[in-house]
Amino acid sequence: MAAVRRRSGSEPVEKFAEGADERQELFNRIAPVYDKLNDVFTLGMHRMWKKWSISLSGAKEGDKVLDVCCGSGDLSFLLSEKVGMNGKVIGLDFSKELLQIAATRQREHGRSKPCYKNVEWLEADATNLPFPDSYFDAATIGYGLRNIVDRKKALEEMVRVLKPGSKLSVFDFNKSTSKVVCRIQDWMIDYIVVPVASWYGLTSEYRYLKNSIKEYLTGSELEKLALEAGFSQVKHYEIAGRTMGNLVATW
Ligand SMILES: C/C(=C\Cc1cc(O)c2ccccc2c1O)CCC[C@H](C)CCC[C@H](C)CCCC(C)C
Ligand SMILES: C[S@@+](CC[C@H](N)C(=O)[O-])C[C@H]1O[C@@H](n2cnc3c(N)ncnc32)[C@H](O)[C@@H]1O
Repeated sequence: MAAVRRRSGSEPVEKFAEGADERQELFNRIAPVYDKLNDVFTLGMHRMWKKWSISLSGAKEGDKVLDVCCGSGDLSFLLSEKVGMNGKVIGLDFSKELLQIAATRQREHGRSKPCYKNVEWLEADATNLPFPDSYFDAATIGYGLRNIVDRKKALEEMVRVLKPGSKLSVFDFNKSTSKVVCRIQDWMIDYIVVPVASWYGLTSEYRYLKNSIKEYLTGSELEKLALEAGFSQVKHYEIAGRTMGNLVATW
């Protein structure tokens, strides 16, 4: 693997992890602490939010479903329980390190969660999905679309691989139009997230998070982009004090 370029943490955040390769390296670097820090920062609430997002996807027993940007597998495992032993889950991500953590979690929970055998991990890019047209009954993407450089291409790929009438559930931070909500997000990142991340030598990686939210799309902009990508019905919901949001797009 190419030598990982380390930043002193003093570069302007706007310039950090601009390209897909840099983001891939970023997620490979944060992989060892990603799950633990998410539980710490949200007091475990992110797991409840992800369950909500899965419920909005329409995934059901026996379905074949795709979790894009699956990372360490949180949504993939929730989908696994939803579709059951007769269903199939593909967890797709371009971070080898996070996929290895997902596979380890799958093995470790193999006995208590036999349905996890229905999950398959795939190292691939969300903007070039290696699947035929109209292949999946539902798809999810959690904290992923915001991190994809070519978001419209990724959404167009998700339209292509979904069966007509099926849904994509997009969970992420909410780029709120409320100054109060933006201040809550900024305060949490500046005074809790980044200082804690710095204990692990990941200051820049978690400082990137703040800029990625500022560069993200509002709920109405996400709805517009999904329609442009080919979805026929769209609806964006806000949760967690409007700090998080979920777009449901139907093909
Ligand atoms: C689970 C969280 C973040 C996932 C995550 C997503 C990314 O894109 C990253 C990119 C780079 C590095 C790390 C990540 C990453 O971890 C949530 C993190 C915590 C939030 C920043 C702050 C928590 C918000 C409050 C708990 C919301 C509650 C408000 C209250 C209910 C009014
Ligand atoms: C914040 S993590 C989210 C992981 C998981 N969905 C969750 O909810 O915890 C973002 C994930 O998106 C992946 N990612 C970003 N851009 C990608 C792309 N173009 N193709 C595939 N994966 C991508 C990263 O590797 C990372 O695993």
